[in-house]
Amino acid sequence: MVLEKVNYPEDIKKLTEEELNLLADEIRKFIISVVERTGGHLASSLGVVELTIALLRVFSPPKDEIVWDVGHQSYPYKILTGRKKVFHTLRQYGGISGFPSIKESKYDAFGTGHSSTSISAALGIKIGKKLKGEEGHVIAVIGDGALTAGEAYEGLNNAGQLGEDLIVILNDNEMSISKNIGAISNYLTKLTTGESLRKAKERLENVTKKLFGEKVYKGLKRVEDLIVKGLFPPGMLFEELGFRYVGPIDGHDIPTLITTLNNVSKLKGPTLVHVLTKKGKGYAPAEERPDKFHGVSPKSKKKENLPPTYTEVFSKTLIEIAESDSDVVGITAAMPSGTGLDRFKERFPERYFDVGIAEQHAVTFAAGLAKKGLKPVVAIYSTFLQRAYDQIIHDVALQELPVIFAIDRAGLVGEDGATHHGAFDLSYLRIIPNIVVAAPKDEEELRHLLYTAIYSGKPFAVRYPRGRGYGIPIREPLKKIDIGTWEVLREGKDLVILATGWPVYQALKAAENLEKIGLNVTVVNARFVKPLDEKLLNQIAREFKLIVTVEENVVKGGFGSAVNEYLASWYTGRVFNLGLPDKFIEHGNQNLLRHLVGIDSEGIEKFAKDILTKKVLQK
Ligand SMILES: Cc1ncc(C[n+]2csc(CCOP(=O)(O)OP(=O)(O)O)c2C)c(N)n1
Ligand SMILES: CC(=O)[C@@H](O)[C@H](O)COP(=O)(O)O
Ligand SMILES: [Mg+2]
Repeated sequence: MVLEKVNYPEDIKKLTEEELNLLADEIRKFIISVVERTGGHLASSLGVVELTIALLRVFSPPKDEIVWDVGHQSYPYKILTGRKKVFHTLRQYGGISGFPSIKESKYDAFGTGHSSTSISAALGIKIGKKLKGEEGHVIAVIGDGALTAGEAYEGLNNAGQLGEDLIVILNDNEMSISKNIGAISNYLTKLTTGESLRKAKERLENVTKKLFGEKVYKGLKRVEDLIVKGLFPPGMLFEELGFRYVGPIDGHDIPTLITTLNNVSKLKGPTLVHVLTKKGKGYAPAEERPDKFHGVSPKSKKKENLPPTYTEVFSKTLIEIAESDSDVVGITAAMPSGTGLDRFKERFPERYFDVGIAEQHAVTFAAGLAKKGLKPVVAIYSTFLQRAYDQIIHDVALQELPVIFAIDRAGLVGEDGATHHGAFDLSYLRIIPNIVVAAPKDEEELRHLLYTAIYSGKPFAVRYPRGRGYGIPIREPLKKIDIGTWEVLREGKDLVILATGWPVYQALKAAENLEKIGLNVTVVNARFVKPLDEKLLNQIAREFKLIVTVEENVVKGGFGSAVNEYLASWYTGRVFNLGLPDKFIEHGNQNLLRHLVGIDSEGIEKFAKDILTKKVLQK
């Protein structure tokens, strides 16, 4: 077993070429055996085994720094950089992460999990090494899917301009999670099939024959090759961005990879190496279905009659609504299967848009659709929506365009960990004026909230958790829920729990147990985080001394903060908050605007005086 004698990159440098190939097979088998038990990202990691071996043969982390884009494909790298013995703890609580993490290992140059950050980070590390006088190469490994995101171009653009010795390896397997999409993907395919060159040569041949006849044409053959290669150099896009383009090369041929990387390591300036790989390589089921084997759950015996996932309920409900409303359109940022929009695409291909890993574009694209009277539903993970924050504010809420955000994976997602938990959306959304923010207590209420959202005519976010619902029978026809109304689920005089989203049923269960020891608790389904149900909240504040809020979101700025803000001023009478109101402030003289919102000296003085002279009545 070659893997037995390999723990660190330096061990790889001692192996023979034959041992390198044996090592690749052993790593594949090891990854499959562990991921079967732990779950994880299988196909992407299988696709970069040879590339990882070649990288560690040529380069020497941590002196040379390798930044993996997304990082879901870093399992071979982790195994070969000191984590072989703990790899079996992959994604388990207390075990190693499924993504690179600077806290986990000195070999992990940069933490990733969200896509398309590698070039920016690698360039920053490169410039940082230069300014600190540190030696060492910096390499970004980015996939063709990740190359559909804007940040990748921001990095390429700046790197091309700075001209530093940066190596970008484009791992092109023609797959994102699903088949890769977009003009960039088509361009890469042309590069790998030489289509652009072939077409250019055909055009030139025809012109030459017509103009000079067959005889002269033959004489020009040699010149033609030079001209065509000159006019249409492969990788022109990258060359124009200041990168030397190398490739495409076979990403599973270890000797070629090593030779190429060795040569590239001696080149000056930014270089992009285009590597062709097969996602799922070496494991037939994953090669057949790289989309299905992108992320796999731990192998377990199939259970029957499980409740549907929130994703499935969302998908079915959207289709049900779209059946009778041709204005409903679905948008995903490269996550058709994860969001359930793949089923919507099957039913309404002309109303389905996969924009690639481009969340910012997805949101503003949806705003444009809404401007034209469509009902766009952006289906997106909470954590990835973070990338489009300005677009939500600037393009959707400020213009009050009725874009619907179907926010999946809201709350704790489990094994994907900190980079993927939907921990912040209640906080980052509720502070935006003009937007409604809702969270269903179960899958049945998700249906009605989605329906309410689509017909609200407002910017509206409905957030729901990863995983299965409670198996609530879905019988009721779709109905609108009055926006800003909560639901009292049980009454008790001792304390009130205001719960939103997944914790609602947990609060009910807790209340039932508390009743057994004589404590009576009211439980409220606070399904709207914005706007709050102020009528009910006033009543609760009058009738209860003790209020507990619970949410699957950070408390800071979340639902609980909203309740605190509302109650603090009027019911504790201790803290009063002056600041910008919950609306967009129009243009005007800066100091006039400050006066109008009451944060200048006059405003502060008046408010303080009113409080002190009890002019401001507590509700
Ligand atoms: C900002 C962001 N959006 C979406 C995702 C979800 N995601 C994870 S991997 C992936 C596809 C990446 O494709 P590629 O870069 O080609 O890597 P491959 O899996 O093909 O190796 C996507 C969309 C993400 N991690 N980050
Ligand atoms: C690596 C990545 O970002 C995605 O593959 C993500 O892990 C998918 O999450 P779900 O498994 O919740 O769909
Ligand atoms: Mg890919």
